[in-house]
Amino acid sequence: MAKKGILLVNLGSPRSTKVADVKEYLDEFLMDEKVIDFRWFFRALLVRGIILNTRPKKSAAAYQTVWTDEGSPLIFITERIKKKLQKIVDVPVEIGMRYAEPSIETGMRKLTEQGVTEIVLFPLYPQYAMSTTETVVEKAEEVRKKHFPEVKVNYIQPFYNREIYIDCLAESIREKLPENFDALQFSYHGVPERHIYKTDPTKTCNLNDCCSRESNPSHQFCYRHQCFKVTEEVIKKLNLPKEKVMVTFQSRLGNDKWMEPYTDETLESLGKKGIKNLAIVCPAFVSDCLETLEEISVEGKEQFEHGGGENFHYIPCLNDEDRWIEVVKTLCEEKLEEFYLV
Ligand SMILES: C=CC1=C(C)c2cc3[nH]c(cc4nc(cc5[nH]c(cc1n2)c(C)c5CCC(=O)O)C(CCC(=O)O)=C4C)c(C)c3C=C
Ligand SMILES: [Fe+2]
Ligand SMILES: [Fe+2]
Repeated sequence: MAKKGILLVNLGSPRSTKVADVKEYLDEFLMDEKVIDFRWFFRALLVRGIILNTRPKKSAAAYQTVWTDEGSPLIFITERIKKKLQKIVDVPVEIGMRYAEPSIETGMRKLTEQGVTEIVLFPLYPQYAMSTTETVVEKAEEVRKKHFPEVKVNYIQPFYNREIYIDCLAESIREKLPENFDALQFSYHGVPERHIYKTDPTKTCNLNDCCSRESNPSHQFCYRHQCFKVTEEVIKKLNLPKEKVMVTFQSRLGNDKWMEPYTDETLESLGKKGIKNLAIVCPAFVSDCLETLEEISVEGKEQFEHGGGENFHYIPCLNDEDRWIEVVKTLCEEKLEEFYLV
């Protein structure tokens, strides 16, 4: 009888905040062709010849501001999700990171050491992107074929449009929204526009109105559409007027054109438009991390205040909230069931 298990996969963090460790992590991350999608030579030229000369020092300083006694928030929060999930499911649960440790290989090994032969792998990203879901699946398949060829892996799909997830996110936001806010900003991690065109199998998305249209075959792989969809469904649940809501994209890197509008520029501009009390949420991340705790909560707050804003209220990610753990359980159990059907 096959034994089943769950592998929760997140992005990963450097092993410490030392510049050398951050450099090693950024090298693995940015040399991934799904993240910087240039041919090897040009990617190496950009990453190793330019970015890694300056970025690690800056990133290490940023990581130092969010690091705790438990280490990287992204890792220890993923650990907490695992521990809580393990209490309510009757199959082994492990974690694996796309970059650095504990790796996907480490997670799969831990599961196989417990006799697991069928793994439900959960990329912890609500929306599909080449630089997230796709690279996780590709890496996991590479690891499986090389080290665990006898193991079957069933992948959980992006869940941006699942009602259980939308309900959960909406409830979480509702609880944390301050009483008086002039606007609620949804800030999603950005991607270069080129990534969206590249992964559109229909070649119809023009990164414009088609992303917000109700039905279009390109939506399955359109990160931009999926961000809009989450926002739209959540504000419906919260009964918020559209005029009070904004969608922006954060964390751009390099000189490419990334999806707009940019979070930082928007934050700088809000005060002048009379938005003095701002609530902001980051639904591309299920766990708080450098990009939310530093880029938004610290830098973003400064940008908002610099532009004349007064009260900046960051709404944390779902992290290890019980209602979110229930959603993780349901999504995993659906995929576990599929093993019985084949
Ligand atoms: C070309 C570069 C990048 C793309 C494309 C990209 C997409 C992308 N990333 C996340 C989630 C996270 N990114 C995080 C950090 C981070 N991201 C990039 C670059 C790209 N991301 C860099 C260089 C870094 C490192 C930090 C820095 O120097 O700014 C993190 C946080 C990790 C942590 O340890 O806390 C997350 C999470 C998504 C969801 C995404 C595409 C949708
Ligand atoms: Fe990123
Ligand atoms: Fe689109």
